[in-house]
Order: sequence, then C-alpha cells, then structure tokens
Amino acid sequence: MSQQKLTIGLFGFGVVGEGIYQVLHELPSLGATVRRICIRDPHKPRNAPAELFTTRADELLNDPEINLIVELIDDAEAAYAIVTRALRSGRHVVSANKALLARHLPELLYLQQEYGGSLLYEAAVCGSIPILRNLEEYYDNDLLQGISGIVNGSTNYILTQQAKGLDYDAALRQAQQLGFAESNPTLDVEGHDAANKLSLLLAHAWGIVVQPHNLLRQGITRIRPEDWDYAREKGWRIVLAATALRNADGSVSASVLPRFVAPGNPLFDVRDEYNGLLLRSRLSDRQFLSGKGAGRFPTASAVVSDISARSYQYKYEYKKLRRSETAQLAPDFELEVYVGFDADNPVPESDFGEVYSSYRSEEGAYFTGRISARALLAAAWWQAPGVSVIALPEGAPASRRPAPVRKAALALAV
Ligand SMILES: NC(=O)C1=CN([C@@H]2O[C@H](COP(=O)(O)OP(=O)(O)OC[C@H]3O[C@@H](n4cnc5c(N)ncnc54)[C@H](OP(=O)(O)O)[C@@H]3O)[C@@H](O)[C@H]2O)C=CC1
Ligand SMILES: N[C@@H](CC=O)C(=O)O
Repeated sequence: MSQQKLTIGLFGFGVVGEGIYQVLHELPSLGATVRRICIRDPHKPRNAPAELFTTRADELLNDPEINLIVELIDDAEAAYAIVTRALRSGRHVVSANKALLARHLPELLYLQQEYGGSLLYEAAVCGSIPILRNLEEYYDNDLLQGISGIVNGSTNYILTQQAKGLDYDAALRQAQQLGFAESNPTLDVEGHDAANKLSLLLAHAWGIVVQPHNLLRQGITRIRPEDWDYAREKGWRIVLAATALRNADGSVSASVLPRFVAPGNPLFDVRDEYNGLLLRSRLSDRQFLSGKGAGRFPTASAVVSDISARSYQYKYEYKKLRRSETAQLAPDFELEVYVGFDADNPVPESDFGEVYSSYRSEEGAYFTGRISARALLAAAWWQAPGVSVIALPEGAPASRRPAPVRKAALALAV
C-alpha cells in the first residue's frame, strides 16, 4: 500500500502536543507536516513559529488542505466537539483523549462508519505500549482470557515514591511536574483514568462497550499508612490495577482497584510512570507488556505510530464489536480483598462471604476475605473515608484459610 502525505491540524500544544510537533520535525520520512495548531491561550510563549497558532478551531476544521486532525487537548468536552466535527467531515483523526473516547465510543464508531473517516487512539491506553492494535490484529480470536495490569502512570509513580517513604502530596506534585498527571489529577488518583482505559481495552479485546462510570472502581486516595505497613511486612507492593478476566460462562469481570502484588508477579517490578499489562490467552498462556505509560515522548511515540499507520490507510476494524455474539460484562463476581479501617468506620465481617484473617487493635483493624462485587458496591463503607479496599495478590496469602473452590468465582488476580 502506498504512503499518503498527511497534512495535520494539531489541537493542543501541551505536554503531548508539543512533543508530537518536535518528533514530527525529526521524522521527515513520515511525510506528515503540521499546518496549523489550535490552542486555548494565545498569550503563552510557544516553541514553534507564531504563524502556526490560532485559537479558532474553525481555521483547522474548515481548511481543505488538512486531511488529519491530531487532537491532544486536556478538555474532553471541547475534544468531543472537535473530533465529532472532524469525523462528520470525513476526516481522519488521531486522539489520545481516553476520557472522550471511553465516554463516547458508540457515537464515534457510528461517525466513522457513516462518514468514512477513521479514528486511531493508541496513545489513549498505556502510553507507549502498543496494546490496542495488538488486540485488534493479533488477538482476533476467542482465546483471550484476561488482561490485567497497571494502566495509569501517575498513580504508579506516586505509589512507587510512597513505597520509598515520600508523602502522597509531594509524590503527586512530582507526577504533575513531570507531565504524567491529567490537568485534573483527581482523574488519575481516583481511578477514573484507569477506568476510561479499561473500558477501551474491553471494547478492543472482547467487543464490550461499557461506560467507564459503570465499572467497579476505587483509586489510591484511601490507602492508609497502616496498609503500607501491612504491605511492607509481607514484602508486597501496592499498585492500582485494572483487571478484566473472562469467566467460564464467557462473561468478563472488570474492575479498577488498588492491589497488593508479590515478588514473582511481573507487575511487582513495574515502577514509576511505567505501565504493565499481563495478557492471558488459552494457547499462549501469559504474555507481559511493559513500557512508559505517561510523559511527553513515550506518549508522542504512540501518536506517531498512529500517524504512520494512518499514512498507510490503517483503521480499526472493531471486529469483535461487529460479531453477532459479543461477550458481556459479568453482572457480579467474587473479589478477594483486604479491608482496612479505623475505629470510627467499622466494617462488618457479615458483608463478606468468607473471612480469611482478621486483626483488631484500639487504633484500627483489617481483615481479608471474599466478597461479591455487588455486596461491595452496596456496602455503606465502600466509599467511606478511613476505609481502604485493596485486592489480595494472586494465590493464597499465608494468612488465608483454604477457601472453597467455586467454579463461577473469579480469580481476579494479576
Ligand atoms: N501527559 C501524558 O502523559 C498523556 C496525556 N494523554 C492525553 O493527551 C491529552 C493532552 O494531554 P497533555 O498534553 O498532558 O495536556 P496539557 O495540559 O499539557 O496540554 C493541553 C493542551 O490543550 C490545549 N487546549 C485545551 N483546551 C483547548 C481547546 N478548547 N482548544 C484548543 N486547545 C485547547 C491547551 O492549550 P494552552 O496551551 O493554550 O493552555 C494545551 O496546549 C489529554 O487528553 C491527556 O489525557 C494521554 C496519554 C499520556
Ligand atoms: N495521566 C495519565 C497519562 C497517560 O495516560 C497517566 O498518568 O497514565
């Protein structure tokens, strides 16, 4: 297939936008040039010729010379207007905006089909790790059993620093300064960004379209100093894990939760802004992908890859979504968790199907056990301050009594 020359209208000149502008200059063989750049603030100094910049989206969207819109802004609603207009005009679009993509995927699919433009977004999930095109092209079969791992660089950076003793606020500030965090870092630390990415993974892995707010989610803000003590005592780390595992009946159980990981699990060695994805497939068993999940150039590498793929007319086929029978999200599933709480916020053991171990003192308490996702979501304590819920590592922790094997129960482990 011949390579098409691409004339780019670039939206956003922040961490990623400026990165992609620089990288394209170093890659003339790509045959892609930036014609105009739309930004929000006309007064900011920029490392590019002033005549390229505008604050008027129309100047890019109405320019007949521009055949590719690259959308790299930090405002999901404004991005929605830009991307849908571009697709309605039949243009091709590359985006890194997981919030926009996860929220509006069905409409974005429809617009591609109806108007013939394509939308690529490898950078939206796990930064530099090439996962979406792999799921589209390589795992085009029914054998994929699970995808789980670390999909948010900021939280992994924060948790890595906290494990070394840095306090949470200082670690978050560093993640912001390094360009890893979203403009609104609540999206990172409360797990929304991970849920957005998980919903895109579900669509490309199994054809499941789910609004991210419907996924079971907890971020890292409730992790308490006592939980770190517990992890250190066991020799474990804490990560924010996105997990999607296929059950025996074909349904998929999905969640975003802090998780303890033990040495031996490849995620144990994924530090700082790196992400890691563990794929399980019936024939190939386990495969592990790791790479930088946030930051200017790692993200730009995925955007460049999409631009290059587009220059050879690549588009997602969404094959799994088009199947007559797509997998469904499991309405309920079992979780094996540690729950920590203080004296003011007691958690009743009776909410649990089984309690494996428990500890109580005057300052606080924790127990480990098995609870259904439905019971967890219904529990008054689930989102209460002072209560932390952390998934247990794969395999039985030393303190655990043997649990009955339940076929439908989900080994939500990474
Ligand atoms: N940073 C990262 O590591 C990663 C980021 N992403 C995603 O990439 C996107 C960009 O992130 P990032 O570069 O970090 O964000 P930044 O905050 O660094 O930059 C955002 C850019 O968007 C511009 N902008 C905001 N609103 C508008 C608007 N309405 N019209 C035109 N321009 C606008 C800003 O303009 P101005 O300069 O004038 O303020 C700025 O240039 C986001 O969707 C993010 O989620 C994805 C993967 C990794
Ligand atoms: N804020 C995000 C940026 C990349 O997607 C993250 O920290 O992972």
